[in-house]
Amino acid sequence: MTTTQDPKNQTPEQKKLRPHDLPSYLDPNNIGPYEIFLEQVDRVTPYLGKLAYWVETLKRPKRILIVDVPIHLDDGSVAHFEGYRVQHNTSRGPAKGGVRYHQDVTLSEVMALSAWMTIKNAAVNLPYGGGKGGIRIDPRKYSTGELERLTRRYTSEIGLIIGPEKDIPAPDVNTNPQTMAWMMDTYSMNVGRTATGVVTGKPVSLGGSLGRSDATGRGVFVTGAEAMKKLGLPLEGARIAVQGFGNVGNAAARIFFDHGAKIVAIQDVTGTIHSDAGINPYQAAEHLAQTGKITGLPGTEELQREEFWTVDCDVLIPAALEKQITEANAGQIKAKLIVEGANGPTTPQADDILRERGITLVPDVLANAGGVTVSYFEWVQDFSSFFWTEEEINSRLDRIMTEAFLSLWEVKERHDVTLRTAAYIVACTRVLEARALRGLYP
Ligand SMILES: NC(=O)C1=CN([C@@H]2O[C@H](COP(=O)(O)OP(=O)(O)OC[C@H]3O[C@@H](n4cnc5c(N)ncnc54)[C@H](OP(=O)(O)O)[C@@H]3O)[C@@H](O)[C@H]2O)C=CC1
Ligand SMILES: O=C(O)CCC(=O)C(=O)O
Repeated sequence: MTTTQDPKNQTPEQKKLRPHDLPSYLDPNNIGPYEIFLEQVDRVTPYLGKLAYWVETLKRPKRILIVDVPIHLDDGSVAHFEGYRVQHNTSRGPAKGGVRYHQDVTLSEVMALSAWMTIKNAAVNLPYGGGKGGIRIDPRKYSTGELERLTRRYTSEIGLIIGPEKDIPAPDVNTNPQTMAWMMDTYSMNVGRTATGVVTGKPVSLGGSLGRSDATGRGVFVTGAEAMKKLGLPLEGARIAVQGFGNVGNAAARIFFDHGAKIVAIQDVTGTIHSDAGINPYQAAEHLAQTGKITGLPGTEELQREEFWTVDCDVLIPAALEKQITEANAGQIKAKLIVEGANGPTTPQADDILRERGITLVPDVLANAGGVTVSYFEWVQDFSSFFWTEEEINSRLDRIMTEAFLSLWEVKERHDVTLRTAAYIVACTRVLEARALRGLYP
């Protein structure tokens, strides 16, 4: 148990204490990605005024479900996988956030990802709390049939806590519109009605939204381009390096390229390619689809993995996984601007180095919020059964992302903090105001 009191009334002894006792289910010697989130909350607490009284509520997820997901493999044997759904906070609305399939998924990672969703949804003022799910599996090793059985069993197991008004999953790493179609179908069969609004990121023919597939990359572009204006960096000819060439990295690279920027490096799991003359991301995607790897694209040279961070570029877009920009490489980055397509790619220590070096960073909770913003549009469209044109979706998305960027930039300037701390100030204030108004009793 932990108790909180107004920080102003704390004794010097109390102030010295670590402000959060860890939940017992996390190993204090190896907390994992959730530690990054806890540190980010500690950094914002001094800016929360009286609302700091409620800050412990951000440090503890509201609800955690760990499920066993057994499936029949194609060879007739049975395999068991570990699945999670974490609802970090629901003070401002239903939980919302993606589902990740990856061999390195852990409870700590899903807790961190769900917490970042709370901050992201509040930072762009969507009427949601934060949630996230994951299954510890390397999906590349399993057939489509096995992945369908896995998804359906997982959906049934977490069916206890998801629903269009409770918690709405969506795609994340290694999940896609087909995964969402299976989730929607399984949930619908279990509740006895077609419930399109239970997940977003569905195929357009099943209640999905136009514009969702490129929305995260588009938001990375919109916020990145706004930051470039602030820094006086011209878009035309700007040199961009992208880590991760999946849903987010690919779309961001294409949209920057379409606006005259030059993609000088791309890295994915299979390797790193570089070209001073510029890489055509459409050709890179075609090459990846044909050969299964990014390397070997004509006109590019292959770099060692770590060399990616030292590439001469104006804008760096990490769009893969957490903890990529660390103390080890933050000092070598040449970019003037980093736009976080991925969730949690930069450690707090690397944040400090980048700030000292004068490198501007558009944080994940703002930069990659385009995806959940169009997910919100999809959910609204499903509820009203009235679907918008792609132009309407893109123009509403651009407006929300631009306004969020400009208002957070103003907070950053006013408090002389990083854009990440500015986003946390605004988001935590919104979440804790809701918490304080609702009180503790149901
Ligand atoms: N999809 C969405 O709408 C949103 C996603 N995000 C975040 O964006 C990030 C990427 O997600 P998304 O694009 O959907 O996922 P995808 O599965 O579509 O793509 C992930 C990409 O990252 C690459 N990758 C994985 N590990 C590494 C690594 N260690 N080094 C270099 N590249 C790596 C993968 O390479 P390979 O293909 O070779 O495995 C792939 O290109 C995640 O952090 C996710 O949480 C954030 C907001 C919304
Ligand atoms: O579209 C959504 O609901 C969530 C996407 C997501 O998982 C994220 O923003 O990290």
